[in-house]
Amino acid sequence: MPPLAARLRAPAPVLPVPAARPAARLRASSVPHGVGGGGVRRGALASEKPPAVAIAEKAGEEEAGGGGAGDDGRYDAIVIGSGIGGLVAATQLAAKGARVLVLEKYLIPGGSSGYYRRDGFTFDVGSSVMFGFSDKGNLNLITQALEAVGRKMEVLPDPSTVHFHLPGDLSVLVHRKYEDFINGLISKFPHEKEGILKFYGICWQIFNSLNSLELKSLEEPLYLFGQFFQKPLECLTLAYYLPQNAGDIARKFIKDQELLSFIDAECFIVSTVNALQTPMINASMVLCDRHFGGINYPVGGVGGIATSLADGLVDKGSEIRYKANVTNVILENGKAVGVRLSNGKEFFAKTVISNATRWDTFGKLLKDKELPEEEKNFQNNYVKAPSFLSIHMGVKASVLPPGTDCHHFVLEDNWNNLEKPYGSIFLSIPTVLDPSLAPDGHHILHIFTTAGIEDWEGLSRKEYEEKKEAVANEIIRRLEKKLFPGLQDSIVLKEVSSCPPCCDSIDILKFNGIVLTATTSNFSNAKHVSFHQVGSPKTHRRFLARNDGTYGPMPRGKPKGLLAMPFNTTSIDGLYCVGDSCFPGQGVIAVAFSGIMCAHRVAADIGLEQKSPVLDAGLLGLLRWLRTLA
Ligand SMILES: NC(=O)c1ccc[n+]([C@@H]2O[C@H](COP(=O)([O-])OP(=O)(O)OC[C@H]3O[C@@H](n4cnc5c(N)ncnc54)[C@H](O)[C@@H]3O)[C@@H](O)[C@H]2O)c1
Ligand SMILES: CC(C)=CCC/C(C)=C/C=C/C(C)=C/C=C/C(C)=C/C=C/C=C(C)/C=C/C=C(C)/C=C/C=C(\C)CCC=C(C)C
Repeated sequence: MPPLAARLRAPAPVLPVPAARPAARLRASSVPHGVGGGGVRRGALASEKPPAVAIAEKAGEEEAGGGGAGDDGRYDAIVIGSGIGGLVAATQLAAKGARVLVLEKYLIPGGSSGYYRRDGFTFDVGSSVMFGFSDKGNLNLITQALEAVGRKMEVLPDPSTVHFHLPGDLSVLVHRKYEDFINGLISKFPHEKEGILKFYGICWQIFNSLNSLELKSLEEPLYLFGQFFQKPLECLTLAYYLPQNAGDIARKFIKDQELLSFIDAECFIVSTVNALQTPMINASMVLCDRHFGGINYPVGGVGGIATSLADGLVDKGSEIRYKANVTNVILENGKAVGVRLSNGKEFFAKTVISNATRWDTFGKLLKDKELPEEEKNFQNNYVKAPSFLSIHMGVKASVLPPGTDCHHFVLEDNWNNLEKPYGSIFLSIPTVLDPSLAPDGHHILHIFTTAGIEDWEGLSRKEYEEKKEAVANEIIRRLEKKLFPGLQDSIVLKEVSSCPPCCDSIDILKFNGIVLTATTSNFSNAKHVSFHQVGSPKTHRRFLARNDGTYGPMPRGKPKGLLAMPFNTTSIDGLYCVGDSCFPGQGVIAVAFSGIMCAHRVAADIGLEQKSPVLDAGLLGLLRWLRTLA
């Protein structure tokens, strides 16, 4: 491995703008001064710190950073994809002494937790609501993952998690302090005081049980039995609630339909389904961690988490390569032994970990192999959740009233629209917490709403562009009506341009004083870059390499809690999955847990952790059987 100092750093991913579009840049003269900005020191991203990218082997080939394979030319593990799930698995393994190679299709790490910058704005690609990022307890998995590779990020405590704006003018602010939240909720539903306390009380019971455990692989019997021995009550509590859903438990104590709908909305924002379909353990995790550790935003933006993990991985002697599009998992006598890239290059390892979704892993990377029974079972139980339509904007700070909260969830008139495409609106304004993400006098608005890919297929370029524009305008209009009068008026100029011939979906929307998101338009060779103000499900499919742009798996019907959710091992020897199509599902902290579990199981299998083959066979068989009951 070359000495650290000698490694080249990739350019910071401020994506270049094609020369033909200078007008789209935000001109300094159009930026008012004096509002926002300046108060917080710039964090990992804003300080121009690039991700751990090094040596570009040859122009047009993947870029690499970090160490190398063992003497036999093999790595201990190859990780396909550098989403938070993949990076946590990789860094945990590297911290245990494994030689890991991460192969990422895109230019920077992070997947849906990535970022991009444009003219002084730093945009989070996905959610800005960060669980698991506190300095206490056992569930601060993001903090722990960074610590494992010697990284720590400065965070800004969010005084609230989300402000709900719901039908019937029901407005609920989820304060950081539990008492403030619960008293506020009780004041809206005084007749349900007892039920509210009981439901959220059970959430705490589950959360406290989770928080008392050392979290490692539930597929590793020595650890699991050890935890049962040390914390029998807590483990039994978790085992009891594992097959249950939040909506059923809420209904035991609560009768008020509007309150039950509120609990649906509480679950929907983290699971994209209602409470009856949301596993109780997952609901408890998020409904309590937001008060226990609180929601904390990393200074400089969410993208700093992935870049810090990638840097830490390289420091531990492992390697990450970008623009490395894995097209096949190589099998030898039924065992996964390596991967092949789109450029034909092959890499070999003792184990292969896929951070692509299970649909992509088994449908694309192993396309010649018949779908294993276990995966059929998964696909019978889970479908792809819809994708998102997302809008990133920079706005004049004066558009927001003073004291505006950071995160909002808007469902205007009708509870029945909760789960419908475009029915509800998610809004994050991370500059409320970290003004360094935007030029002085500006805020970032990241708006998103659920949208299915089917709605966006089969359109001509013109129809597609018009549809994106129309849908975005309508969402902005709804937000203007509900929250921010004048939002639409601040958009004084809008232009839509067509894209270079190599791109299939490129719009430039130019707003005067507002603005702009940028995305590479051809990320496999990164030749062209353009503005994308609106990301459709097709955009997410393309740039996040997620089947149909899905947000993650969601239960086909009413699940038995988490019982059917597969862990990390697969029916293919040597192949593991990590990320949101593994236990416990969607969410940055959830995929971080999946990464921790995966690394533990892989470490045991390659001899870096204790293992018992006899107990392994028993437990893995039992878990497989349990999944078939779901
Ligand atoms: N939309 C949001 O609001 C948002 C934002 C941030 C995070 N999240 C959460 O993050 C979760 C996803 O995290 P994750 O870790 O499972 O995955 P991810 O989708 O974030 O990352 C997967 C990574 O794998 C790469 N990849 C996929 N196929 C590849 C291939 N064949 N070759 C090389 N690279 C490949 C992708 O480019 C991507 O970087 C979601 O469930 C979601 O809850 C959501
Ligand atoms: C083995 C067996 C079978 C049994 C035994 C028993 C036991 C011991 C058990 C145990 C268990 C455990 C440990 C578990 C764990 C779990 C966990 C950790 C979980 C977690 C979860 C999490 C989650 C789900 C999360 C999620 C989140 C999310 C999704 C978020 C999102 C966000 C967003 C979207 C934002 C919103 C925004 C606005 C509103 C603006």
